[in-house]
Amino acid sequence: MTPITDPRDRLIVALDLADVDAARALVDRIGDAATFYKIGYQLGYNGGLAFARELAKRGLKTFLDLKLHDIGNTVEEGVRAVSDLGASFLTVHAYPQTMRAAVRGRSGNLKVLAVTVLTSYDDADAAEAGYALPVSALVAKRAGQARDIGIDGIVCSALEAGPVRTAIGPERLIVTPGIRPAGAELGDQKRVLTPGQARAAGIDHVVVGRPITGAADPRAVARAIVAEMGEA
Ligand SMILES: O=c1ccn([C@@H]2O[C@H](COP(=O)(O)O)[C@@H](O)[C@H]2O)c(=O)[nH]1
Repeated sequence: MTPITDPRDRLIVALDLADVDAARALVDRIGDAATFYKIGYQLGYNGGLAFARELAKRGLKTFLDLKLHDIGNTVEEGVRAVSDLGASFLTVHAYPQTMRAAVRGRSGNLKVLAVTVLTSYDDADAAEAGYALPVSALVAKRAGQARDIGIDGIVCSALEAGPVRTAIGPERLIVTPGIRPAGAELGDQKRVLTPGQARAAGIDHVVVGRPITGAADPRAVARAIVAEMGEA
């Protein structure tokens, strides 16, 4: 794993916005307070993949949160197709067949992250979806499978960072959404920690969307989150 030397790289800002114009305006407003941006479904389906290339050309890091999950051939070719966009991270769901296919399709500097259990899920949501295991056990099981398959990092809640680190070792990445500055609205997130708590738990990167995108001063919120996580 490349060590993080710039503390700003720990924060990944989720660009969950309607279109590229809105995303570009937010990135410009945040300026040098953030270095890493995530593009998910909302922007990805509306010009976001080309925008990822634009951000990479500007020297910014990008995370394509596409959460791929399909038959192996489709996942493998899908990962191959996005490998040249200049992104740092791409997500797939943490199903063994899917993860093996993603590893086959991965190339260049792109790191594939496996989404274990969405941070909007608690044990009742997992049971409703048909899983017999509680969330913590499901996350640990999927993290171990991801390690064995050769995935580069794990997406989970910071609440699970300790057991996940034990499962995957020091080299692979832990990337955590479900992050809220103290007092911020949780929205639909259920497994939540603050940026400082997440950092203390041993994560590599936090993902933060609405607390920044919905702020009157997104640059100030981004700066405060980076400061709360401390030195690189
Ligand atoms: O388990 C997961 C996986 C991905 N996400 C994504 O992260 C951001 C979080 O946004 P907030 O506005 O800070 O809640 C969003 O893009 C999700 O798609 C996640 O939340 N949980």
